[in-house]
Amino acid sequence: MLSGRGLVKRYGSQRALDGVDIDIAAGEVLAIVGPSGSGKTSLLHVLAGILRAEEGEISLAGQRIDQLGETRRSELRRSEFGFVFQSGMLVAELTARENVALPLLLGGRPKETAMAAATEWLERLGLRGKEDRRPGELSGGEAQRVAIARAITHRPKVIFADEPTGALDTRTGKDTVSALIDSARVTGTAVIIVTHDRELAASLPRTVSLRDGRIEAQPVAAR
Ligand SMILES: Nc1ncnc2c1ncn2[C@@H]1O[C@H](COP(=O)(O)OP(=O)(O)OP(=O)(O)O)[C@@H](O)[C@H]1O
Repeated sequence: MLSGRGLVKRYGSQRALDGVDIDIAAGEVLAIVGPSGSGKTSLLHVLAGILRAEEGEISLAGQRIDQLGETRRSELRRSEFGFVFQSGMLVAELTARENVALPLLLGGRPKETAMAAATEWLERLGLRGKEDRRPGELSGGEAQRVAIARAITHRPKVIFADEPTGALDTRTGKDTVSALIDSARVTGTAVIIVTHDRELAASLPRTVSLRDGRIEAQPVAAR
């Protein structure tokens, strides 16, 4: 469903990605692991169209997306992708509900529909009663669940998660990843999780290991 072929990303003379081939099936959940500087974030950003690769092709559902202009790529990110980052990246001035509704509102949905969908997802993620709190009034784990709700309300094809548990304790991190995977199952969304956490990676159905911008082993059956 999402595939990259021969991806090369350079920063000056540094090759952050050195010819990566990767295929992600619809609804698949996978971890991207590797040492610091191995190219994990670069791969995530290239696949998501945040960064442009110098070489290679990316297709989504059979359509090339690597050659789109910036406007089309940003539309694509908004409609087909969702993002969860280490620190949530919620809008501090907005309530949890408004944060979750934001991608729908940006996508042109009427306010009432967007707010109703946001309320529903917040409830599914165990945040009933906290809809009107601002991010500063939530725990780290709660804020990450708001970020998950925000990433999924528009039913994207893929969620990209970069160290989503990095700022959380082990228990909360596990619960957060479970919440993310359970949510994605509801919508049939694929999830790509970049993580340093080997235990977390081992708990996922598939792991892709990067080293020096190349894929080491793929796929590795973990269960
Ligand atoms: N904006 C940039 N400018 C120059 N070099 C960069 C930039 N971003 C990344 N790099 C380099 O590209 C390589 C891959 O970086 P990347 O962030 O993709 O690795 P990573 O595996 O995600 O690392 P970490 O686990 O430390 O976050 C590294 O050598 C890094 O120094």
